[in-house]
Amino acid sequence: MADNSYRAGFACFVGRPNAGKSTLTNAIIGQKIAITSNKPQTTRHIIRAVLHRPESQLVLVDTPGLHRPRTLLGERLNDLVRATWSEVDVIGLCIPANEPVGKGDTFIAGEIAALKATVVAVVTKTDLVDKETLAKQLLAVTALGEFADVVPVSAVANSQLDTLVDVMVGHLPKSPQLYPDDMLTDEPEHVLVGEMIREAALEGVRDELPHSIAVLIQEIIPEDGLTKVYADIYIERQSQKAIMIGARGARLKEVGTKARLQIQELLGTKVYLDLHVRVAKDWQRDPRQLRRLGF
Ligand SMILES: Nc1nc2c(ncn2[C@@H]2O[C@H](COP(=O)(O)OP(=O)(O)OP(=O)(O)O)[C@@H](O)[C@H]2O)c(=O)[nH]1
Repeated sequence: MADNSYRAGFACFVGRPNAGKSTLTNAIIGQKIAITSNKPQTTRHIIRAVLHRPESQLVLVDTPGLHRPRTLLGERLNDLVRATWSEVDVIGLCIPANEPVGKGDTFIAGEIAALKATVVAVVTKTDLVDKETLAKQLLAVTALGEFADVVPVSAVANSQLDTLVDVMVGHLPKSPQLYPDDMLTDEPEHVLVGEMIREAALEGVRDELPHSIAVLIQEIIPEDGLTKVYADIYIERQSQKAIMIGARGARLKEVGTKARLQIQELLGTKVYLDLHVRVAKDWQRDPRQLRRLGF
């Protein structure tokens, strides 16, 4: 009977930076929840999304990429990634179709092989390669480890996403429903709003700046049809402030407009956004500052 076949559990996508994990998560959920960017290492918060189907519930957890830690923040991120990996039922190891399998992939495949989770290899960005290249990549990926399945997908072309979900659900344990039907994510609103501001603030800045940006939401005040959001953008050095704000505040204004539109979409109300840029000297190396900024 239906009750006996119900499956539910946790899954996450792992892979080297830029492998397409966040984009894939977004595409599967069909709504902008995890934050994507073409700069590596921008996913900082674990964000769960719950995918409801009549016979199953797949809880997706979004993790940052594992990387060589250079700062305290880097170390904390890696701990966070490993803690998540050890708690999930299914892991999707993402490897882009358009880049050769490399040391980074081998390292991650080795790390997850020891876990209890079932590992599914996901070859991402298949829209970027021809059939022959894809076939070769599927072989290379298969040789990388013991995978329960290997699934090629394209988040951008919306190809094979249902197949991937079916495969992942198939590896979930039999379990009663874990979350109520109407729940999409258990992430507090302010984290999602903060990430949207961070994403807007990252756009178009020099390569070394992304790591130096953090967003702290001071307050979210819902009023009749309007939500007031007060937030601070933190950077590490005084010299970065000018870049962030731009000539006569033009850049910050752009960031605010972009973020506001996104937040309006998320919250479904009009949004008033109050943004300030502040300097928290070397916050990535300071445990006290890291805690304050939510790491
Ligand atoms: N053409 C194409 N590009 C994609 C696809 N999926 C992701 N990308 C692009 O690849 C880049 C990285 O994607 P993300 O989803 O941010 O990658 P990530 O693995 O979450 O990256 P980190 O947060 O750095 O770990 C972005 O520029 C995406 O637009 C895809 O299916 N097709």
